[in-house]
Amino acid sequence: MLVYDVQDVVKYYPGQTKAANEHITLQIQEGTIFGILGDNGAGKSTLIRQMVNLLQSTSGSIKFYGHELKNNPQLVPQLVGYMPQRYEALNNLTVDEALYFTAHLRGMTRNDARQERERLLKLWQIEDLRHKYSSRLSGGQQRIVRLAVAAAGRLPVLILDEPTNDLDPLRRKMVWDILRQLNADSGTTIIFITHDAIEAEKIVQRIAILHDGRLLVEGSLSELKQIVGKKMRLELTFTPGLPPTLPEGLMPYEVMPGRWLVMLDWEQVGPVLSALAREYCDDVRLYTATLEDIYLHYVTA
Ligand SMILES: Nc1ncnc2c1ncn2[C@@H]1O[C@H](COP(=O)(O)OP(=O)(O)OP(=O)(O)O)[C@@H](O)[C@H]1O
Repeated sequence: MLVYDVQDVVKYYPGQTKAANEHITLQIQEGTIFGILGDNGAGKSTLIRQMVNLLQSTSGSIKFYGHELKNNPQLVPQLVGYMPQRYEALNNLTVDEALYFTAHLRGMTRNDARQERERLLKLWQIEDLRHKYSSRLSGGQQRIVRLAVAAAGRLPVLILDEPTNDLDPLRRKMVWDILRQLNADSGTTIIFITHDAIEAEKIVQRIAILHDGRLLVEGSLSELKQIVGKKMRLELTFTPGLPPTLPEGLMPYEVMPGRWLVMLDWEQVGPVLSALAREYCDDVRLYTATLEDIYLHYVTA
């Protein structure tokens, strides 16, 4: 079943002559983990806000479970747990209250809502924060609480605007693990925005890449990898200051001092490795193309 059917959507903010996004057409099937990638200002949050009916599109249509969203404003609150970038509404509630009231308002009985609160506190590892006001939490703690609130009441769709921003590596892993599990156990449709292509790759099933308000490509991870071809990603760590010795025509990209990245066709791998000055080469890693490579391929093309 289709959860979202977005057709030719355009958004101009009032007074703006440039569209924040234009001619966006995409479909999201039920049970999918769908990642929206794009650089700053690409139009990701605008699109998400249109999809949760917080912004009216200038033109185009968004159908949600087959119903025109703008004519059925009750659907999103009933079916979508949405986590915006910022959310001041929780500031005057303790974590306990935020979880309990959200679950209760989403239709759980008082008793079920209490159990849901306990389950979420444990699952998201925030039991020690339960009596604190959201406004008194660190940025990362607030994000975890907002994620738990979005998931309260077990709605069938989760829409998350940058779920792992501000989080340390352990908590980022926890978030992706919980989301993957939620999708596997309950078939929850999960739609999220991220800048982090490397992490998104661990969980995402389908991807849309936005740039400058336009949808550059949409597809499954394997479809997009095929478009980048059978390219291999070679990462080299060299003594800083010494660029790697590569056959002519290859342009390595210095990711950070001493760390180089070069995309190769399969047949080039052998000659390139043989030509390397081994005495200056501290590390060599060879991968198939990653989601980050796909992203860079589209956004820098
Ligand atoms: N309220 C607004 N009024 C006018 N222009 C806006 C408004 N909100 C966003 N924009 C513009 O619309 C474009 C898309 O913004 P949007 O926030 O959707 O991008 P984004 O991809 O989510 O960016 P980021 O990754 O930086 O959060 C940008 O050019 C932005 O300046």
